[in-house]
Amino acid sequence: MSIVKLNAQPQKLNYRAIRFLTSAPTLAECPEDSGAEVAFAGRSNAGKSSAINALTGNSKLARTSKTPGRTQLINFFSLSEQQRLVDLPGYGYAKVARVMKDEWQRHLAAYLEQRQCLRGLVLLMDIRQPLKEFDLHMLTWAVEAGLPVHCLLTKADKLKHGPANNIRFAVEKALREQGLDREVTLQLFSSTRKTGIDTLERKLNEWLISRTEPSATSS
Ligand SMILES: Nc1nc2c(ncn2[C@@H]2O[C@H](COP(=O)(O)OP(=O)(O)OP(=O)(O)O)[C@@H](O)[C@H]2O)c(=O)[nH]1
Ligand SMILES: [Mg+2]
Repeated sequence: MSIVKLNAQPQKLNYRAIRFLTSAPTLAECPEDSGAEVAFAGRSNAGKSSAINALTGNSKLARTSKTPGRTQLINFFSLSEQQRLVDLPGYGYAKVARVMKDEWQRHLAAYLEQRQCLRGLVLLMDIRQPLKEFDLHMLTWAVEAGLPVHCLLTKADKLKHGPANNIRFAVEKALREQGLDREVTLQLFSSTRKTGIDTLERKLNEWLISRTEPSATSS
C-alpha cells in the first residue's frame, strides 16, 4: 500500500535564516536540480540583490552596487535543504564587452528553460522605467512556459504614493491588454523603506511551500 505522508513543513519560511550557498557561471555548475527554487530576474540595477537583502534582513548577503552589472553569476541562497532563492545576473546596460553579455544571456536562458525545480520568477522593474523590452520578453516567455511571475515595481520610495499607485494600475492595464496577466501578479516595493516585504513573503511561501512535493513512502 502506498502512504502519502502529510506535508509536515511549516506554512511560513524563515527568510532571516537564509545562507549563501554557491555561485554558478553556467547551468552545468548549478546545485542539484531538486526541491524548489524561486529566481529574481530583471534589468541591471533594477534592485534584485537589494530586494533579497531587504527580505532577509541581511544587507551583506547579496552584493549590491551603483554600477549596473554587479551580479555576473547565478547566485544561490538556501532557506533549507530543499528551498532556495536565486539572484540572477541582470540584463541590460552592464559595462561589459558584448561577447560577455551574449555569454550571460545564453546561461540565463539555459537556466530559465531547463531548471526543473524553478517554481516562480520574481521580475523586478524600476518603477520609473517599467515594462522595457527585456521585461516584456521575460514576461512573454514565462507566460508561454506556464511559469508564474510576481512583478515588483522597485524603488517605489522614489515616487509619492499616488503616482506610484497610478504606475501600478497602468502596468496592470498594459499586461491585461497584451494578454500577459495570466499567472502574473504585481506589487509596489522599496528595499530602502522596507515596504512590500510581507506581500513578497506570502508569494514566496505560496511557491516554495505549497508547490514543494510532499514526501511519499511505501509500506
Ligand atoms: N532608492 C532606492 N534605491 C534602491 C532600491 N533598491 C535598490 N536600490 C539601489 O539601486 C542600485 C542597484 O541595486 P542592486 O540591488 O545592486 O541592483 P541589481 O538588480 O542587483 O543589479 P545587477 O546586479 O547589476 O543586475 C543600488 O545603488 C541600490 O542601492 C530601492 O528600493 N530604493
Ligand atoms: Mg545584483
